[in-house]
Amino acid sequence: MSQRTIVILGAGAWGTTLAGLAAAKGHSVHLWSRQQGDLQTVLGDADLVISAVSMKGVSAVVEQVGQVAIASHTVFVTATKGLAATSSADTMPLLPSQIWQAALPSHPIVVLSGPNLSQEIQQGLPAASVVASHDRAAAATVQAALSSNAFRVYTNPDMLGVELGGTLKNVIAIAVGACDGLQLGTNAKAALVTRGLAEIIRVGTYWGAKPETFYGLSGLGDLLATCNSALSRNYQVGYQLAQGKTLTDVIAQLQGTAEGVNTTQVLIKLANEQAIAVPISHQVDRLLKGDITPQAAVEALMLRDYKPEIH
Ligand SMILES: NC(=O)C1=CN([C@@H]2O[C@H](COP(=O)(O)OP(=O)(O)OC[C@H]3O[C@@H](n4cnc5c(N)ncnc54)[C@H](OP(=O)(O)O)[C@@H]3O)[C@@H](O)[C@H]2O)C=CC1
Ligand SMILES: O=C(CO)COP(=O)(O)O
Repeated sequence: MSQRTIVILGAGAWGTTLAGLAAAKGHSVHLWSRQQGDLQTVLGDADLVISAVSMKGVSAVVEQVGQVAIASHTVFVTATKGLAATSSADTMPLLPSQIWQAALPSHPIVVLSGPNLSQEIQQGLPAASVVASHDRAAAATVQAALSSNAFRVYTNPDMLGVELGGTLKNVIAIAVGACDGLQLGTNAKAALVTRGLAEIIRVGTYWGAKPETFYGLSGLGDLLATCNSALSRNYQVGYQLAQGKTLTDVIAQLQGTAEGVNTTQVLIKLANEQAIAVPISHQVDRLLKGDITPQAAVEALMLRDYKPEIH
């Protein structure tokens, strides 16, 4: 594999980790953050640009990148797991890849998503991930560039499903964190993860994603990782709310971003507008808003109308 010039946008936990993976493969790596570095200088000769910016910074960074002269062959990769609300009820929320594609219509956009807790990868532990794009050649280029003996990268043509899996699981991870914080046991956790996956698939297929994608690494895989690890910031939000802390205090003390807090808001707006059943996400929303205690959220889920497991 030829060595590439790779620019990572965002020097947070994930950007720094991806920079390490890319550097270990011998690529020429530039890690850019808002605090330092001139975008024009770093982007000029980039083969790959990987954005690991959190959702709240995506539009601002995309706008800056859009003002810079970029080589025509540059492939953009988005690793953000978030949703941006839109103002109209007729429009779906925007995914990070859609924001990148709108600003850079002539460049291939690739989504990177999977069960990738950054601290484990930084320790050199093995992990797998998925790259997805409408441009299969671009996805294959990113796969080859990032794959190593510590990081196995698969391709998937379902870009929407791969991006949504990594995003929607954060809401369920908050619910599961609360379940563990309340010490509700393994049966309850298994029920939440399984019914959470059903909820993710319901939303994802409404959006147009393929259901089978959600059983892959970027769906079930990432759901299992985040719901089973105290390293997950989203899990931590739920866990600490269940310990009686306020959301403000939890976020203030959290190391890094918990995208699920914003994603829950955007998802609930969509679910209400489009009448998509997301009972777990609804309880997470009420919990985050302080409208319900974790114990009352559990009771509300247990006492719902009787349902068949599969429709
Ligand atoms: N950590 C992980 O294990 C993984 C995280 N992700 C996803 O990657 C994204 C980043 O996560 P992570 O690195 O952990 O988060 P951190 O909180 O560690 O870092 C946040 C990143 O977002 C950037 N950022 C924040 N606000 C703005 C803004 N207003 N304008 C521009 N840039 C901004 C920061 O940029 P700057 O460097 O300039 O300060 C920083 O790079 C999230 O969407 C997350 O879900 C995906 C896979 C794994
Ligand atoms: O997405 C992640 C792991 O794949 C990181 O999870 P958290 O954002 O909850 O820490």
